[in-house]
Amino acid sequence: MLQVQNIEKYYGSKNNVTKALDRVNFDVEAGEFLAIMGASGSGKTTLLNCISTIDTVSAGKILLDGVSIADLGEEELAKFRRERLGFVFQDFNLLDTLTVEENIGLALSLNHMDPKTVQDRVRSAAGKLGIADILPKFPYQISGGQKQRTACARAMVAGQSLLLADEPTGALDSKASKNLLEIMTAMNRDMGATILMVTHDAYSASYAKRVLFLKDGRVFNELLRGERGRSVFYHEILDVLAALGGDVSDVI
Ligand SMILES: Nc1ncnc2c1ncn2[C@@H]1O[C@H](COP(=O)(O)OP(=O)(O)OP(=O)(O)O)[C@@H](O)[C@H]1O
Repeated sequence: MLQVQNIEKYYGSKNNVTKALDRVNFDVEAGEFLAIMGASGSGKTTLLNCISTIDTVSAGKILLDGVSIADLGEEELAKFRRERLGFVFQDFNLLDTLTVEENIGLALSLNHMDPKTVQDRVRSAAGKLGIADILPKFPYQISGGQKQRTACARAMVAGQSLLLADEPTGALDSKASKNLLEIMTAMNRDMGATILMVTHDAYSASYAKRVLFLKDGRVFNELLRGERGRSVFYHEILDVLAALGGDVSDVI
């Protein structure tokens, strides 16, 4: 579904170049739940920005469903983002002036889908995530957990191919983090969502089926969970992080 082929990203100009990504290669299959980990400055956000088409690569290629992102024009890109990518970010980015229903259906409405179909799709996604009863409310009238579910419903309502999560638990306490990670696990397991999550948190990463570790812009290691339980996987992740070196406070 997603192919990241030998991408490089440089910032700055001639005398002051930062190599943020250095020949990064990996594929994401449909139905995967992949976490990308690394210490601060390892290139995680840069990688996510390149995949989400917010930034462009300096070299290499990114293909989503066989389409090379770099070949799309501005308008095509905006449409591509709305139709193929779902986003769950740290603060969930819900619009305060729209109801939960309007927030979830926003991308569909922007794509001029007919209102009845939008309504059906939104209700179906909300039903799956257990928030059907709060659709008329505004974000300031709902709980943190309901905001999480609203953001997740928005990320899948258009049948998006890939759900991108950027430090989704970064601003949450441990109970809310666990909740969100369980929702994401259910979306992956029961609803077939393909998820790519960037995190510096080993606990969050342990919910994924596979973890890629970035160091200085390169893929340093990869762990597959296989049939192992989450807590075993969590300890394996910690071991790789220890081998990666760096300040532990950066990565846990
Ligand atoms: N706009 C920019 N201009 C110049 N250098 C940048 C820019 N954005 C990122 N960098 C550099 O690229 C490298 C990778 O940064 P990136 O933000 O991708 O790391 P990260 O792993 O997401 O870190 P964090 O966990 O702290 O968010 C760093 O050395 C950073 O200083």
